[in-house]
Amino acid sequence: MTALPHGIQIHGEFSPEFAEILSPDALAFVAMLHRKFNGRRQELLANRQLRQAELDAGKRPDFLPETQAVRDGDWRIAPLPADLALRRVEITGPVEKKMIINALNSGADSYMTDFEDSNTPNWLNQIQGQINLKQAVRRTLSFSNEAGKRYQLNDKIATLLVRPRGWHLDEKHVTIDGERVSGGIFDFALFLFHNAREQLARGTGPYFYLPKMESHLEARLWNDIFVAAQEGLNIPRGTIKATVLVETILAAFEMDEILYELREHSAGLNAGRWDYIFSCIKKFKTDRDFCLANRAQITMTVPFMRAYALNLVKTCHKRGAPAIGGMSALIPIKGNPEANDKAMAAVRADKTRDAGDGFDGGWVAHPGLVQIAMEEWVKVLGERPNQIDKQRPDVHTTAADLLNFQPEQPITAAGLRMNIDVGIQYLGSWLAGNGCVPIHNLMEDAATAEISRSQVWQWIRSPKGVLDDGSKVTAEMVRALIPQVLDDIRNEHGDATFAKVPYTQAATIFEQMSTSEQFTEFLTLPLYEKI
Ligand SMILES: CC(=O)SCCNC(=O)CCNC(=O)[C@H](O)C(C)(C)COP(=O)(O)OP(=O)(O)OC[C@H]1O[C@@H](n2cnc3c(N)ncnc32)[C@H](O)[C@@H]1OP(=O)(O)O
Ligand SMILES: O=CC(=O)O
Ligand SMILES: [Mg+2]
Repeated sequence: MTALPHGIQIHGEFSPEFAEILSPDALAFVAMLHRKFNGRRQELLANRQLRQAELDAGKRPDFLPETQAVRDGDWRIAPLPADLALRRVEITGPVEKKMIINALNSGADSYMTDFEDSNTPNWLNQIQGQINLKQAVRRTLSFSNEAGKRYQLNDKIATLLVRPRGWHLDEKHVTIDGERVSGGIFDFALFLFHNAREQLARGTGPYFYLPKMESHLEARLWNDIFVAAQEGLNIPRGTIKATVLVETILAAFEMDEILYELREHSAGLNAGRWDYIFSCIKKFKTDRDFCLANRAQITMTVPFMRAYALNLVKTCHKRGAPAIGGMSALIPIKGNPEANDKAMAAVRADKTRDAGDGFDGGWVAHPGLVQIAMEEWVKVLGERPNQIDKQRPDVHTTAADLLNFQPEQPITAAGLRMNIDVGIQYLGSWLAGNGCVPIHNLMEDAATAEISRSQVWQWIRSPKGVLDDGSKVTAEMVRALIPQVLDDIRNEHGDATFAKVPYTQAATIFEQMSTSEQFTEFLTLPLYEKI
């Protein structure tokens, strides 16, 4: 085995194939970024706790007085490369071989490949994902399934964007000077190291999506990492482009500031609706006045979600930046044409609304949705690549609009049971290595599952956590439902699958997470220690 650079240790499989990704030079590059920036990451994570303590004490977020000049200033992000000007439909999905090929061939303009919400970050998935992407960039990625069906890339493929993990996650299989490396720095640095030059030679570039940030200072950290990484690889400053997911309530108060921090490297903002809802629950979970209705009622048209989406379009377009819409969780339904038609009509309505509001494109979860979404953007854009020139002077979003958390009702027994069911099924699947699954005909990933499990925690504690039949949601009620839900899951999937997927372990973790006094910051944090 080749000697590792000083201070670096690998605590996972290190096959010859893996060693190509984890080469001494690539690891030295990761280590350079880690040593320079991990201290700041830790400070920013500590800052999240301080802000949470302020919210717990009753403080409400507002637009920051100290950045008023940024909001009032007349500035725009740097010009976009041509292949980021056209993003009508973006498909997303985990970094798995077949999915990557299907997504790149799907007819979508762009494809966000995902080390984050839709991916279990086990060592195999992370490193095999990097191998797959390296081959995809070089157009050599191919695959044959068990039936002999061959998968390979078409001549025309979607523009690739990569989503590394968020600031809260570590990569425990690599330590540097005895410290776990940041998952986000690890994913970003390995991808950039192996692919940036090749992408530039092929007329595209290293493009990223940045998840779950809570402040413009977190965006500043990414920007500083980009500058150091470009210097380290001797590629021009501004080559990297990144779209930030506005998917926390605190980031919604700092959208201008986030674009400003990243203005040399920005490719706009995305309305990451699922984590956004989760963030609202997490940030206000102890507020006795806060309590959201059943998950299914929290749609993009409820007041606080509408305010967030419209303000995102307005902010982006003022700064010459693309505004990308989020994802409907509906996916094609097999074997039930009527239900499928309904689901497809709802996806279409979601895209019609976003395109009409001014979004320049939107996400889809499945190749079967690309055409529907594309039709809705083409109706609005015609031959134009985007509608960044569409300003929204009519939108005036206040802090009160962003914090207008309605509806509070209904909360029902079926809604509670569904949250428990989704929570257990998703945790089981995640532990088994699959971070994105269809559950009851909806796409479920880490963000959607976070809503389910945090609602259960909050309904138990909130005085408003009362079912429409008048009964208070309690820990005992949840504990009593869990074995019933496990039975439902066994009946739905059959004994063989039930024996293979760790649903029982998931149920124990779910019970612990939803009934313990302490709120688990992210469900992936304790789960990661178990894989
Ligand atoms: C909140 C957020 O962060 S949203 C972003 C993260 N979430 C995502 O990216 C969702 C990704 N989507 C998925 O993983 C999948 O669509 C699932 C798990 C929801 C459903 O997948 P499946 O059960 O395999 O769906 P289905 O059987 O209908 O798939 C049909 C074909 O489409 C492919 N496919 C489905 N979704 C995708 C996708 N997102 N990208 C590429 N290919 C896909 C399947 O691999 C399958 O290919 P095949 O016919 O060659 O075998
Ligand atoms: O990442 C997207 C989201 O909705 O969460
Ligand atoms: Mg998300």
